[in-house]
This record gives sequence, C-alpha cells and structure tokens, in this order.
Amino acid sequence: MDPRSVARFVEDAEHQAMAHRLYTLVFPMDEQNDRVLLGMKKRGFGRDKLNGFGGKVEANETITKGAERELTEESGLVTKSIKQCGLLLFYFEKDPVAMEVHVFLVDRYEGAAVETDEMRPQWFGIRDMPFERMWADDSHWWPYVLRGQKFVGQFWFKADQVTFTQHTLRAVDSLDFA
Ligand SMILES: CNc1ncnc2c1ncn2[C@@H]1O[C@H](COP(=O)(O)OP(=O)(O)OP(=O)(O)O)[C@@H](O)[C@H]1O
Repeated sequence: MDPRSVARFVEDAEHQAMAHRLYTLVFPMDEQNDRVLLGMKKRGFGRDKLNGFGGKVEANETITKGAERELTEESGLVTKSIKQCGLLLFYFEKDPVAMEVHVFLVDRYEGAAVETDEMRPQWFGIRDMPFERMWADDSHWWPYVLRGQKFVGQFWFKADQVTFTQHTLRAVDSLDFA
C-alpha cells in the first residue's frame, strides 16, 4: 500500500472515492512552560485565524519535510525534533477535493519566532487556547494533544467554511507516514 495512503484509517467508501490534497499543520511546543506557538494568518485560506504553521505538501518532498519547510518559512524556527500527532480530513460542501492535514508537534527547535508575510506568531498556554479565534475543529481535537494521544478526525464543513455539521474523532496507536 502507498505509505501515504490514509485508507487504513478512514474506511468509508465516500471518502475513498474522493481526491485529496495534502497539507501540514505544525505546533511548536515550549514544554517547560506549557506553551504553544500559534500564528495569526495574514493572508489566504484561514486569514485572520490563529493556527499552527503549515501549508501544502510539495510533489518532491515527504510530508515531514513539508512540515519542517513550512514551519521555517512561516515562523523562522528550524526543527530539531518533530513528531506526527494527528491526521485530520476536512470535507467542504460542494468541494470534490478532501483536505488531508497531517498534524505535527515540534518540541525542539532552533531560532526565535519572527513575524513573516504569512504569519504573526504568538505564544499561548496549552490549557488556555484562543479557540474562539481558531478553526472550529481545533477545540475538538486539542484535548488529544494534551493527553498525548494520537488522533484521526473527519470534519464535514458547510460551504461557509466556518461551521461543520458532522465529525468523527478517535485515538490511534500510531501514525506512520513518510
Ligand atoms: C478546516 N479546518 C482547519 N482546521 C485547522 N487547520 C486548517 C483547517 N483548514 C486548513 N488548515 C490549515 O491551514 C493551512 C492552509 O495552508 P495554505 O495557506 O492554504 O497553504 P500554503 O502555505 O501552501 O499556501 P500558499 O498557496 O503558499 O498561500 C494549512 O496549515 C492547513 O493545515
């Protein structure tokens, strides 16, 4: 099986029939102080929301390399240790392409966060997240991060890209993608 395939985690036929686009979503953690770095997105998809760092995975890179590249491009931080913690599948009404988002935690990095063209970084307490300024799905799966559990979730968003009508979420033992 293609090591990138998510079929082993998501079995419904409707999902299998859809095309996917791969994205990354990276959260730098300051474990000593129980803080996480978020960025206010200044342009494009998710503009004006606080989120982790990330974007599309390019054709010539692994998912993990894509995550590391986006983190550096958007925050200036260089990854020293990265681990995948989640897999999220987003379906938007009337959009035939599913968004496949690979979620990572970075617990060691070099450099200091700087504002870039795309993101304005800011630290938040991991138990005091600004969910009202984040994507609607985030408050659902963030508790898995706090418990140190890997997770797989699916969220069916309305065409307004703000609210979702259905979701599934479960813990998994491992997430091993390239
Ligand atoms: C629907 N609920 C959601 N919940 C949490 N996070 C979400 C999300 N939907 C998208 N995301 C993240 O938003 C970024 C978009 O990236 P996006 O700016 O489109 O990519 P990239 O930087 O390659 O774009 P450019 O084309 O260069 O502007 C990327 O991290 C992706 O994982």
